[in-house]
This record gives sequence, structure tokens and C-alpha cells, in this order.
Amino acid sequence: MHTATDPEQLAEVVASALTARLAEAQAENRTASLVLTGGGIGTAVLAHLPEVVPLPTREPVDWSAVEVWWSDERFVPADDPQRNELSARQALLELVGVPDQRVHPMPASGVGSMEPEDAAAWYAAQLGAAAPAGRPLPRFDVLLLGVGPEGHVASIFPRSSAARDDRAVVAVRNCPKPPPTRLSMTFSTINTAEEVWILAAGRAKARAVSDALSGADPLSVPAAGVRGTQATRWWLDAAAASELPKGGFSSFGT
Ligand SMILES: O=C1O[C@H](COP(=O)(O)O)[C@@H](O)[C@H](O)[C@H]1O
Repeated sequence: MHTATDPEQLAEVVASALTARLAEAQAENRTASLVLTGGGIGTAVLAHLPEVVPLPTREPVDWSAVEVWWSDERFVPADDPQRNELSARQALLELVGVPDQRVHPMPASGVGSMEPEDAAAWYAAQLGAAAPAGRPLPRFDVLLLGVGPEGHVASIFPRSSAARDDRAVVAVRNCPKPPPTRLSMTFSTINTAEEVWILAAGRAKARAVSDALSGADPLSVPAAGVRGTQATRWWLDAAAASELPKGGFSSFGT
């Protein structure tokens, strides 16, 4: 658990930690792999990444060698400002120069006659094609997630069938938050990441954060259902942390 005073400080701290984690992977001669999220704090973190100054002993991230994926996307036209991809390109990818072949956006709507279900299957196939031999999915160093006020993560909303789906990526229709049609990694993909980082800022997220960390049913509070294979890190500002139970948590040992 990591807390910051406000969203601005939170974004700075997460950006700095993320830089360190990706640089560490590269220092070990591994291809660093990052899964992005959309939303306010997720995009604010990306906007801080180009400014992070590595400590004297730390190498900067070689952004030209980072693989970039998305945990969810809004199924709208490619130039729609609601696209998580567009926000990430403007906040980070265009500035640091991640080459196109390493950027793996989920499909936009309006490409041929692709339905969201086709788009989800296509993205699942892209993940499979990038996986090392004998593995179903690529290795992800860090997978970022925002949290909705009702506890959604990626585009897995409370009581959504997406929370029980074992496919790697699914189409999600009739979402309670606009736009209604989205694509999302499922828990079965999210929870293969080495580190899952959940970001939450603001009072509106406090109840969902508290419920998730108190062992709520992931079907009701999807944020309760995510964890990394090596670490699950919650990054909160003071307002999002304001309803945490005093006596500790029933889950999340990493
Ligand atoms: O719709 C979405 O919402 C979540 C949370 O966004 P926030 O603005 O409340 O932080 C986001 O993580 C997800 O990627 C996005 O599609």
C-alpha cells in the first residue's frame, strides 16, 4: 500500500516507481512490458513519465524497447477522445517515441464490419501471438488499473459476466459508465501480470477501495479480484484511502 497526499503527488510517485520497475527489467536484459489503463489518474501517471529524472545510480527507461498493451478500451472510433489509446498516445507514447510495432492498442469501432466480440477475439489472438513458446500470454511486468467509484477495474463492472469469463479478452456491452460498449482483459489475463498496480484518487473511490481491500466478492466489487503473481500494489491518495479499515486487511499479502 502506498499513499500520497493528493492526485498530483500520487501521479508523480507512481510515475517514478514505474520508471524504476521498467528500467530494472531492462537492466536484466528483459523486454519490459507495460499494460496501460485509461481514466483520470492512469493518464496523469503517463503524463508524468516523460519528466521523471532517474536517480544517479539508475538507468533511464529505453522507451523504444517497451511493449505496450491495454487492459481495457472503449469501443468507439479511433479518433474519439474517449479512447484510452488516444489519451495514452498524447500523454506519453508520442513524446517518448515507443515504436508502432511495440504499441498494441485494442481495436477501435468502425473498422470494416468488426463487432466488439470479433475485436476482443482479435486482441486475444494478438496476445497469444506475442507469448513466449509454450505460454498463452506475454509476460507483463506491470499492469496498471484505475478503479471506478462502484469498484470496476478495466471494463469489468459489478455483476458483469466479464467477471466470470475465462477468455483472455471480452467485449462488454451495456456498461453503466459511457461509452456503453467496451473491450476488456478478464481477471484470467490481468492476474498473470507480475505486478498489478491499482491506482485510485479522490473521495469518490474511498468506499470501493475499502471494500476491495476488505475481501469483497469480486463479482460485486471487481477491484477485489485482481492480483499480480509477484506483487499487488495499491497506490492511493489521502482521499481514496480515507475509508480504509483501521485493523488491517483480510487479503492482499503481496
Ligand atoms: O472507464 C474507465 O474507468 C476506469 C477508472 O477511471 P477513472 O477516471 O475513474 O480513474 C479506467 O481505469 C478504465 O481504463 C476506463 O476505461
